[in-house]
Amino acid sequence: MYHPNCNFDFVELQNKKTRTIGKGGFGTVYHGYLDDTQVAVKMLSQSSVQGYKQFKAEIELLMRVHHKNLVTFVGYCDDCTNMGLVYEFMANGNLQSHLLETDADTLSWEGRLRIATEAAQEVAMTCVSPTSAKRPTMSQIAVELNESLAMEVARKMGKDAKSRDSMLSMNLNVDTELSPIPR
Ligand SMILES: Nc1ncnc2c1ncn2[C@@H]1O[C@H](COP(=O)(O)OP(=O)(O)OP(=O)(O)O)[C@@H](O)[C@H]1O
Repeated sequence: MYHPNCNFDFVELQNKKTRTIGKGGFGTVYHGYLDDTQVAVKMLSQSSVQGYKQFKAEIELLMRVHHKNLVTFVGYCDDCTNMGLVYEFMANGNLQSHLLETDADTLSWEGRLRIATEAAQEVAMTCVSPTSAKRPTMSQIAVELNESLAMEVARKMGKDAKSRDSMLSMNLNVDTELSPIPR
């Protein structure tokens, strides 16, 4: 059954086999399935560093902002008992573990260099800080991506501010109105 504040069947998600895949600012992150698609589910814990306000802010932002460097937001649940954010599952794990990995087969030096170069142009390096409080919130990431894109577009195109803005909204794909995520 769908709760008015859940845009997917949260109970069904929990009924399927889940396992813990990590822990972050919101709380524990679980692996799950939604219509046979693998997802990562971040459950908001009572002791969360990032509280309910940040939870709501992340939902509102990720429903509007889409970017190749932001993990795809699949859905959420906010029925007072279950508060969870659902994302596309990243099967290759997180960047920090790849960068720290000593096994040469995991990530080539060419790959590391490419990632480092791309990260230097954007906000990614701050996201791999080992301390949660030092990592940016999704809102801060969206602002930084916007600024990076502005600089990149300005550098490449040398256009006036108006055309930069229109290109940015295309690149970041920011909807002007909140829209529900299709089931
Ligand atoms: N979409 C995902 N796919 C696969 N694993 C994920 C996904 N999201 C999170 N994880 C795993 O869960 C861990 C914790 O993720 P989470 O996003 O809550 O923490 P974080 O990245 O440290 O962010 P925060 O700044 O909110 O603490 C990650 O390091 C990663 O191992």
